[in-house]
Amino acid sequence: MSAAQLPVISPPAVGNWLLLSSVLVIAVVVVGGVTRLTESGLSITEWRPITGVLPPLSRAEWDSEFDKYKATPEFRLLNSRISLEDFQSIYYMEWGHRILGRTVGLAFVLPLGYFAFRRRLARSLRGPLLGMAGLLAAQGALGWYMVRSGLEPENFTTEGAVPRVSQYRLAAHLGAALVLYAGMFAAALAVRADWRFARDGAWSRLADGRTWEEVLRNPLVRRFRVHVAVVSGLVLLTALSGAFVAGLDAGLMYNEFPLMGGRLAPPLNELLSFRYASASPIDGGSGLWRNLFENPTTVQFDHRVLATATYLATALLFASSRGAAMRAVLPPLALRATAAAFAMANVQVILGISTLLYLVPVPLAAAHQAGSVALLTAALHILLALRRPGVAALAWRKANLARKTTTTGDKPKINV
Ligand code: HEM
Repeated sequence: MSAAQLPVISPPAVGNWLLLSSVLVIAVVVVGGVTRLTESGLSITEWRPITGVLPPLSRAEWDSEFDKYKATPEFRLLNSRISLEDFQSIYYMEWGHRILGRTVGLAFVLPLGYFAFRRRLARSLRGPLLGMAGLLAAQGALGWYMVRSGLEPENFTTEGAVPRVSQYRLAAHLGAALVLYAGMFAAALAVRADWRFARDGAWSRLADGRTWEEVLRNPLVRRFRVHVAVVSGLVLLTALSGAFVAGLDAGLMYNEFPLMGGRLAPPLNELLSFRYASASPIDGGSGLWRNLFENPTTVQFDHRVLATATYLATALLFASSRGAAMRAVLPPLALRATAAAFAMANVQVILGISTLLYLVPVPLAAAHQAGSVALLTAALHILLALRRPGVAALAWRKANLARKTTTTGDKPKINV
């Protein structure tokens, strides 16, 4: 088969672009976390996707922005003594988050157009990449939808109301960022692995003569892969439940571990205390299920339970990978990635507990949030170490083997 008839295989440049994009998403997530933790997120009261690129440049513009802020519930209920200088510092924090968001958008979409134009995108990538571009655009709108919930005065009319955004919208915003990150990271690793495989048959650092088919057909490996998928899902779920803890400031209560109020679990009437109360003003529902998302005690308890389940599932995964039978069948890359995931689970739990015990200091809470991304990365890395090569990579490898000599230097020729 001539090279022109072979399916398009994406070159490493595509993998590098995706990896860079995923790193930028982590940067926005971390800056977004610090924005929330420093209570800066409600300082910009409008969403202007184009003109918002510039911060206020003159004293008159700053005064005008400050006046708009003075009309918000946050100013009235919490920050009525804030000076213009302090307002400027929270404004710049939120502005930086929004600018970084736009940077990720451009850094993703412009190369996407270029690679599509140059026909460098493997068929299997096209749909997911379009989806990611859509999610990026939606993420900006979702961010504003979230901020709006913290600006509307009617949400904060009850006695003792705390001006903050809807925890549902915060969780959706963080969840979308994590899904976007996971997609970019997984696609980057897949592109790079496919290229290596097409070039010289290298797969998950396997060096003992077995093929990827032999490894992936093994029932032990199949079961292990299901286990990794469960761990990845649990990490995501725990992270989402963490967003509810953060959104409700539920980390500022029960600052002890492993007990809550001197017991392993708070009493049932506390966990289910929202049975009769009326719906909360922002996105509030009614019924027992509300406790899961709106009752700070229950939300913190859920996060503990999910975190414990995630930790145990990762520990079990690690233990099973150390058994002689597993060590014999798993590729070296998967073994190393599993050890890294377990190490990260330990770090993440320590960070979570410290965040709680020290009453959510900004550096610890930000590190805990970033840790959830690191743990997700480690889990995805195991899954990718057990991924079958893509269709294009298989076709290129087959053609390369048939022709014996289809490499130019150390690269397969692409689309020539
Ligand atoms: C697998 C383990 C864990 C994962 C993946 C995880 C993930 C997360 C995430 C993503 C957040 C949201 C951060 C934000 O939006 O700013 C969060 C918040 C939080 N987590 Fe965890 N967590 C884990 C374990 C724990 C543990 C064991 C504790 C302690 C009991 C804990 C305590 C907290 C607290 C107090 C917050 C709120 C911090 C804030 O207000 O910013 N976490 N967690």
